[in-house]
Amino acid sequence: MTRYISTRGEAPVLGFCDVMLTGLARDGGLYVPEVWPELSQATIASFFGRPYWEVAVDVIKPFAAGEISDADLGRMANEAYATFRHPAVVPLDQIGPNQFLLELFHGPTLAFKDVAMQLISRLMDHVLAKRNQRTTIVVATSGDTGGAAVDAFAGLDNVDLVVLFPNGRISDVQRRMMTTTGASNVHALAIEGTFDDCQALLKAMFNHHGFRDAVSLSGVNSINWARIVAQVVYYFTSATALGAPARTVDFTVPTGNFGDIFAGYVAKKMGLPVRWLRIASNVNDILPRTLKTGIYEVREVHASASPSMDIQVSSNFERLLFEASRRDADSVRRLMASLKQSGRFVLPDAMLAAIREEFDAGRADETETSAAIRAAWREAGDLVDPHTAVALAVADRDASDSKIPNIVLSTAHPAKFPDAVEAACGVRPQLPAWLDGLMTKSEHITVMKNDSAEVERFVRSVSRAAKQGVAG
Ligand SMILES: Cc1ncc(COP(=O)(O)O)c(C=O)c1O
Ligand SMILES: N[C@@H](CCOP(=O)(O)O)C(=O)O
Repeated sequence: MTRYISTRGEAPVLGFCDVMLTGLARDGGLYVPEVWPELSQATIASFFGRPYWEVAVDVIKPFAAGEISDADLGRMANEAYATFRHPAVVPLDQIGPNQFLLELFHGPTLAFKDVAMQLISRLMDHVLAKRNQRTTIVVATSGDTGGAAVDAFAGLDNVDLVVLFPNGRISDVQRRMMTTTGASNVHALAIEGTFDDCQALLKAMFNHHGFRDAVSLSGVNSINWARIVAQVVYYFTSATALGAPARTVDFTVPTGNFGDIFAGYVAKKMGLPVRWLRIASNVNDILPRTLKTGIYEVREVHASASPSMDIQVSSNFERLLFEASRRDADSVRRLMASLKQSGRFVLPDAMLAAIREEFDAGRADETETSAAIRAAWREAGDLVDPHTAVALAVADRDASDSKIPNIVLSTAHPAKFPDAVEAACGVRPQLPAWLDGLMTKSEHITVMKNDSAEVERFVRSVSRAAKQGVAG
């Protein structure tokens, strides 16, 4: 059985199912496997040409071994990826010499979050049913995680879902995906604040142990290890499509909370030959600044055309800090305490050097993002969303003459951000026909102040686990 430890070293060691239901560790840290499982080169080579769900089973099973049977995992992965509207699930397109676009947006809510969420809703439901337990999931979203969670968890009897999003800072399509479901177990809260405020509210709930236990709190943001592990799979499928493990690849990843690119790092730890993991940020560029200066410093969040990446506090960076410090939980605790106290920390030289060995980083401002949308349309007839455009702009500047294939992650469908796409290239992307009616359905939203006590009261009031007195 794979055991999981917290990046802060002071939480109970848990197995996969408990980690998945727990979300944030009780010491405020994030769970990682005690040992990184490795796949042999032959196993990696065998992924070429196989159905996506089968590869998902082979990549995920070392993390869940002894807790979820291969047969159950296979059934759930098969069902999860049958919800995708493309036969390849995550198709890979060539867009230039050595440049490839990995389309991760063919799931029910048109963003890469569906890849993990469709699977973990099934995994969580399976474990909760076996244990005869209920849970209350609270999600903080800058737009896409929330919609994916609503689609994946709506109607589940063992789950109540509360989604916190920053009021007025997401696209209409994103908001409607969270507010129009009609499911009685789904509750959308528009918080007067930024995504970072929503994420801080969520972490405060996890760190309030009395509350956490009373509502049996879970989270499905990328603080949840199960989210990361499900995202590792497409790094393997895309790289093997281009000749890995015999061939090394680079990835350029539009980055906010650092979950998606951390999944690429995990793939590398498991044996996938990856040279650069390239972080692409919008104007909220805390990560490129950190890689350049060694100082992680939170600044004011700016609203951009790629709102899902309007993030300053990148939760999963903590997992990388743990690795870069050679798994020294004391160092991680010190850095996190400094962040809490002063909004910044300074990376020790050895940690910065370790990070720079694996990661490169670039930023694209609003003009560059818009130019990348225009160029994709004019030069190739492709409509791309603004998050993908941030990565394309960074790749164009930093990876265009690469001798190694560079895979750019395309994380959302352009129709989720029609205003930004139309403003950039003059063409308004249309929602797929199966989402007809989304823009006219009635919405259910509760607007709320950025106030921990008020949000906790709301969550408690809708939590069936709390009403039944089920301890988490
Ligand atoms: C469309 C889109 N692209 C990129 C990102 C960044 O991903 P991550 O937060 O995993 O870095 C997000 C959300 O975070 C997103 O919704
Ligand atoms: N961009 C995200 C922010 C939350 O990220 P997560 O991967 O930690 O869930 C969103 O769309 O909500």
